Amino acid sequence: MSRQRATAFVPGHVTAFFSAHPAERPAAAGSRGAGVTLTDGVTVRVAADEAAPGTAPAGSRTIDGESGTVGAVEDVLAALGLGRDAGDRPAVDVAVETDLPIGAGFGVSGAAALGAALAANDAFDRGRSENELVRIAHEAEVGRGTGLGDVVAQARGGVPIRLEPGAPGVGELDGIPADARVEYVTFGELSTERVLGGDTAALSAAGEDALARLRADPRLQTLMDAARAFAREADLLVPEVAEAIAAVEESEGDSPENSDDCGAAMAMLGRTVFALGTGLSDAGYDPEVCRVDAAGARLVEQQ
Ligand SMILES: Nc1ncnc2c1ncn2[C@@H]1O[C@H](COP(=O)(O)OP(=O)(O)OP(=O)(O)O)[C@@H](O)[C@H]1O
Ligand SMILES: CC(C)(CO)[C@@H](O)C(=O)[O-]
Repeated sequence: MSRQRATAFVPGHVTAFFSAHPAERPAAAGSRGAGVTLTDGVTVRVAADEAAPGTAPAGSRTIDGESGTVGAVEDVLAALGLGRDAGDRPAVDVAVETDLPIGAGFGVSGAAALGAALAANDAFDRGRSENELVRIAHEAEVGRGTGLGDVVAQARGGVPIRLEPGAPGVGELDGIPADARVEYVTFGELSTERVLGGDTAALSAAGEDALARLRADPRLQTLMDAARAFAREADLLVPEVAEAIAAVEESEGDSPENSDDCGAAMAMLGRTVFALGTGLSDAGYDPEVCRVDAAGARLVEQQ
């Protein structure tokens, strides 16, 4: 029975380092790398549009209550036979809600795509499995050039390590078995499409080095050390983030008793700094605070 209404929550995902692996087939394209999924994330509500069939617009789209959409969400709906141009299908309303900034390295577009896939499948009884829905969202995200590895990481939750690029059945994931407090401060956007559309050779070499280091020692401290080295070597570090990383390093030197702190690093790809522990607040910043998400993307009760 189709209930015509469903809600999904998808954690934010901060990439610590990555290498880019384009491919002809979107399911095979993706990234290797590692990052942290967050209890701060994206809620996607999908419902049948109650307006009379044939009246425009066929289905509303909002982001935090304002009119707007994410390209990958439209491609997900089309892949599920719920696209705006499918005249005989129910028109679908999609509401994306998030406290995370868009375009600042939290994988909001991937989360919106995956949330739309999970919620639309449930609301309109599409009968797809989890792997199929993750693949559809991954293909949409890769196709739009707004991300490579966020969707598979967000589906898993925790601290994902992307060993092989691609959607389920192609890619391969592992993870660091750890929980942590996460702090972050955002200074602005960095265009994912522009970085991925440029020359990624140096960036990917740095990402492969970082991954080898983390595989040899899968601990949070190594994740953060490798992330700092990656941002420098890949030449992606922006001044505000470099300053914050240095400030956290300095304040950790002042209070070595906070031994759980792993310092700060840059969120790829955004003008965002994140820390595991209390590093940013100890350094005098006023960060947002959340934790590592334990569960990954999921359907949730309507509210
Ligand atoms: N207010 C907005 N600001 C930025 N992008 C927006 C906004 N509203 C909708 N979008 C769409 O959302 C998508 C943002 O994708 P982008 O990959 O830049 O961000 P992200 O997924 O949040 O971050 P990242 O990939 O850096 O982790 C784009 O498709 C863009 O067109
Ligand atoms: C390319 C990327 C850094 C954009 O957020 C992310 O999708 C990733 O790690 O593959």
